[in-house]
Amino acid sequence: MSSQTDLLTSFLNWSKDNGAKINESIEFKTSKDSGISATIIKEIPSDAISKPLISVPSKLLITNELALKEFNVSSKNLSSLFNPNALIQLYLCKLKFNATTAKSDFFKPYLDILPPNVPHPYFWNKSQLQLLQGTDTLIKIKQNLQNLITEWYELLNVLEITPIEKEGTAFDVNDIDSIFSYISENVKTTSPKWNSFIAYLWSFGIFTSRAFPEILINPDNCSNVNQAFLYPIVDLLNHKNGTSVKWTFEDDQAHFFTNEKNLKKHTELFNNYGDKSNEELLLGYGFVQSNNAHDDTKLTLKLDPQLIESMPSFGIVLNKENTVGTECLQFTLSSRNPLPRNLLKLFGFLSKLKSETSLNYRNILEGSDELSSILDAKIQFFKRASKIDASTLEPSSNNTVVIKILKDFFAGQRRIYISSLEELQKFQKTTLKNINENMAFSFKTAFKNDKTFTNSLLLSLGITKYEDLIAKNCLNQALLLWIVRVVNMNSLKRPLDYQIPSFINEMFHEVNSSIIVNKEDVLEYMDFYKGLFPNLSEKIPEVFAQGNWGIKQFIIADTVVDRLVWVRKSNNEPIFIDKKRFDL
Ligand SMILES: C[S@@+](CC[C@H](N)C(=O)[O-])C[C@H]1O[C@@H](n2cnc3c(N)ncnc32)[C@H](O)[C@@H]1O
Repeated sequence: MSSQTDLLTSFLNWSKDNGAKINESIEFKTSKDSGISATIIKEIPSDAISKPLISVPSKLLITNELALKEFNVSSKNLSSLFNPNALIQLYLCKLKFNATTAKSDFFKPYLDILPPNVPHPYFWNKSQLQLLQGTDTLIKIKQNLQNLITEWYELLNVLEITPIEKEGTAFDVNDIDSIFSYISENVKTTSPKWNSFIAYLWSFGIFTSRAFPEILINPDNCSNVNQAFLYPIVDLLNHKNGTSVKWTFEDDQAHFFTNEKNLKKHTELFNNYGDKSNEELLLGYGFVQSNNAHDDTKLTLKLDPQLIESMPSFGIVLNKENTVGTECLQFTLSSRNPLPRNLLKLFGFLSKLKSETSLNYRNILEGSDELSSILDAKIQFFKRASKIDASTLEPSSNNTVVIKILKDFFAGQRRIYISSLEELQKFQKTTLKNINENMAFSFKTAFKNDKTFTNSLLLSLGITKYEDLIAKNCLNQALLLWIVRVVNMNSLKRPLDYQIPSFINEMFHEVNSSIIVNKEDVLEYMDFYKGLFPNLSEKIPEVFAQGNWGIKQFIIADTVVDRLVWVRKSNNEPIFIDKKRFDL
């Protein structure tokens, strides 16, 4: 059997014999661990980069035109297929695994250097996939595989090709676990049948990881922007973010240029596969980049479709990318945009009370706390996920590679969620800072300034300091007592000597004028009320016998708390916020 190096040499000789040109300073080599790569063996001067480094004549390209010819079909016959590359993928299977096609012999040197095992997660075993449990990425892997099986059956059906018998009857797209088991059991077959799903899955992996857009070589007649072709030699270049490259087609040759000026000796010559997130790299190419500047994560939320429909009237304008089916909304978070405004608006909307007709400071801030819990849970999830216990994996030669990929992937996801959370905390801080004094009032301020009231809490609730309110779970009761005191302010013998914004009183009266208190409401508050009154009015009359301290006052005060108070999650501080509209 020929070694990988021999196969690579034969391939390069075949390419050159057929008119390909490769700059002499580029050397391709193969290594057991990282496959084929290109190295600069002699510095390429900056003025030389105006010329192509690699030129490949069109007869070396594997295009859809060849596939149409081989299967003797026209594009029209295939219009029912969603993937424009289905036919060319099957063609590659036939070229590689069935030596009878017209071009199998011609392309053999190229076919021989294509990696027999593609690294995509579709080929991972169950224990490796299990490590992605709980991520949207695993859901996507399963969906993509189901779509691919459906596409493969449809294609064979159109072409009247019988799939190999076992697969013709064995696949139930809904039984995805059995399909994964089948793949990992059969993937080791060195030469699968060309009309097997294993061959098609391999070809799909080859296309997603090394094909180029056909529009590059066929701008006038390319019927679909996603139509792809295989570009031997240039597809041996690995990817590096930010590499400046250019691909052109002229004089029947596909040319590869680089704009990189520092092509120093012993450095690698890279291509650029595009600004891809780690999930895109993983699903399309089977690798990820640590500290990937283009990484992102998707936050998916399942919601009532009716709720989704009503969002535009609250200024939440969703685009196509945000909507996944009728029940889910999805937001892309990245280090460049860690906190999309629409996401903040959505959480404000979800925290909106029925009585609130717009997004205001209270619901936005309350929503931001909800969002912060979700982001925090994601951070913890990816922290746990990255602690991979290698002993849970079935023995496999690629376990080390898979573990490294997943650790980098999870670290990237976690980093984005951390930057989203930090941005959210900044947002809360600046929002609070921007709310002027007439619009917000902290209950802590009242606690500090209203000594008569604070002292009364010792007798009423056993509270000696502010922290006890939280520790003894009495915060809400203290808030209700204080609101009723504020409403009774005019009946006090000694007026309160600190400023209280008028919107608290106004809200109390607004609720009072519209509330209907029934027997059930009264019963609900009875235990709380009887626990305090008339005892308090008798013991501390200077506070609790001034004005109206009837049970209805507390029922109203509780609604005031709902409508005005935001309890800041980070320190349990209740802040009264006026019902002003918040235009984000
Ligand atoms: C277009 S091919 C490049 C040539 C490939 N190294 C080979 O052996 O044929 C794309 C594949 O190369 C590997 N690859 C490319 N860039 C990489 C990178 N930056 N890190 C890790 N693997 C990479 C991945 O396996 C990917 O699926």
